[in-house]
Amino acid sequence: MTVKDILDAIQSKDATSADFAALPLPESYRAITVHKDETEMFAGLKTRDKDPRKSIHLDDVPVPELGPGEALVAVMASSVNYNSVWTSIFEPLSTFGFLERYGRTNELAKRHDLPYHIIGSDLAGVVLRTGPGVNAWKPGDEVVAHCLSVELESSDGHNDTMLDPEQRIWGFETNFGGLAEIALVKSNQLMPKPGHLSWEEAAAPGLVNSTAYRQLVSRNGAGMKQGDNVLIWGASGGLGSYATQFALAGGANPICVVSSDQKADICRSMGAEAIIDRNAEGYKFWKDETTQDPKEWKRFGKRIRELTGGEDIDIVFEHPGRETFGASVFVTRKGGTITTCASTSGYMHEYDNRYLWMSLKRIIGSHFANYREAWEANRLIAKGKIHPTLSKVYSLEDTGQAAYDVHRNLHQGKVGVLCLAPEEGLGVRDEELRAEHIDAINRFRNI
Ligand SMILES: C/C=C/C(=O)SCCNC(=O)CCNC(=O)[C@H](O)C(C)(C)COP(=O)(O)OP(=O)(O)OC[C@H]1O[C@@H](n2cnc3c(N)ncnc32)[C@H](O)[C@@H]1OP(=O)(O)O
Ligand SMILES: NC(=O)C1=CN([C@@H]2O[C@H](COP(=O)(O)OP(=O)(O)OC[C@H]3O[C@@H](n4cnc5c(N)ncnc54)[C@H](OP(=O)(O)O)[C@@H]3O)[C@@H](O)[C@H]2O)C=CC1
Repeated sequence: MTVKDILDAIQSKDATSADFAALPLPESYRAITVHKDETEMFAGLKTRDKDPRKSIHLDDVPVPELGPGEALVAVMASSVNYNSVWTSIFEPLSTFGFLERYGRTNELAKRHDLPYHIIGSDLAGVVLRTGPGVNAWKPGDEVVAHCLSVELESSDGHNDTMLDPEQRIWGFETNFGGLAEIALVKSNQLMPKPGHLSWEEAAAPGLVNSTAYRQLVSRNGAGMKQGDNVLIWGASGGLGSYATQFALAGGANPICVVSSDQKADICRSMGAEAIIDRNAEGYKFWKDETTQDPKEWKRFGKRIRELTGGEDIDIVFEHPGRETFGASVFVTRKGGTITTCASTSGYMHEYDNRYLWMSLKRIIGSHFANYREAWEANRLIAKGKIHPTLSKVYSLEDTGQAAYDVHRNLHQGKVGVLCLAPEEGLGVRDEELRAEHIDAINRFRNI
């Protein structure tokens, strides 16, 4: 038995759940990994020079044991998230520490503590096996998986599952991630695959769409409302391309920051009108490595006022971090909100606190999405209200290059990876809904 037999079953039109359940599991499968004995390979290099193509491997690995409440999924497609870039350059720390820590929690979790880390936090595919106690899903179900792994044994996470003390991001802080032919997830991560999308389109939004939903829309994040001026950094990138859609769909006014004409055009084609090309306008918020330039914050704020008819920002959708955070705090209006989920350019932020407290602004930390938020975000994709922003698709063999593109900011929107799917465009079940939204679905393709 090989993964080829699994693929044949998925592609045959008449395989039943019983057929999938009867398929023997293969002994091994191909997976994208980083290796524990290579975590020092980039020591001494600048972040920019750490090359994911050198650290990312395609290995044959054994199928992990299936535990209670879990599912093994045949992965048709996955996508590259920035967390896989972090893993592959071993910054800000090696993810093997997460696997070791998880492995110490209980006997079954020991499976995760291996000398290789199978990475990836998105998937679209087909359920192969479910563990004891799983009733909602069965072999043959077409699914996507969100990346929230929680134990929920502590009451801390019972109102908001992101607050579970054992909260982990699957494929980053756990092993057996989605950039592989088979993945292991907790069954509560599973959600129905949107029928109007191909495998690679369905695999693209998961992580970033859910994150943007919590950070911007949910009451746990900024709680955006109609008419809000929302400053979106990297508005055509992974997170930003969904934040821009949420702002537009929710009646807000996105002020999109991008770094090229091409990216400005993409934002315009999504329906945004207020766009700032940070490259063309040459903002330099830092005079040198340790000194910011408040005059540049002011110039940036003036430009925003030009675009909004004199208004300031209600919500900043932050993730670049150190480079932009001082400016983000400054341009926010009195009583406004800066919501942050990342620090791509550096996590030791500096801002002038007078502009925060005197103007009663708030900074909100946000991370992925709870179970319900991830479900709601997927529901919006399934209904064709929010669309995937897939630009380019790579083969599993070329995942290193895909991660390199994202690391070097050479990509647009989301970058997909075909795992078991032999080609793009497969897996569409609802042609009618697809036809209705085909332009929006293809907006980011091949640019
Ligand atoms: C969905 C996608 C998401 C993304 O892409 S996000 C971007 C990628 N992710 C990242 O860059 C984050 C990577 N993770 C990290 O950098 C680290 O993971 C953290 C900084 C988040 C946490 O670091 P750690 O060292 O794991 O934290 P500790 O183990 O919780 O704390 C260290 C020690 O400090 C003690 N401590 C914690 N809080 C307190 C407190 N309030 N008062 C006193 N001590 C405290 C702990 O107990 C522990 O101690 P003891 O070392 O002895 O075990
Ligand atoms: N906590 C969480 O749950 C999550 C955190 N993240 C984190 O968020 C960050 C962004 O992820 P994602 O959107 O997928 O990544 P992408 O690289 O796809 O997009 C980020 C965009 O930000 C812009 N950008 C990058 N650096 C800077 C800078 N120095 N100044 C201003 N703009 C910048 C770029 O757009 P342009 O060049 O056009 O301006 C880039 O396209 C990563 O660090 C990631 O790890 C992501 C998802 C979830």
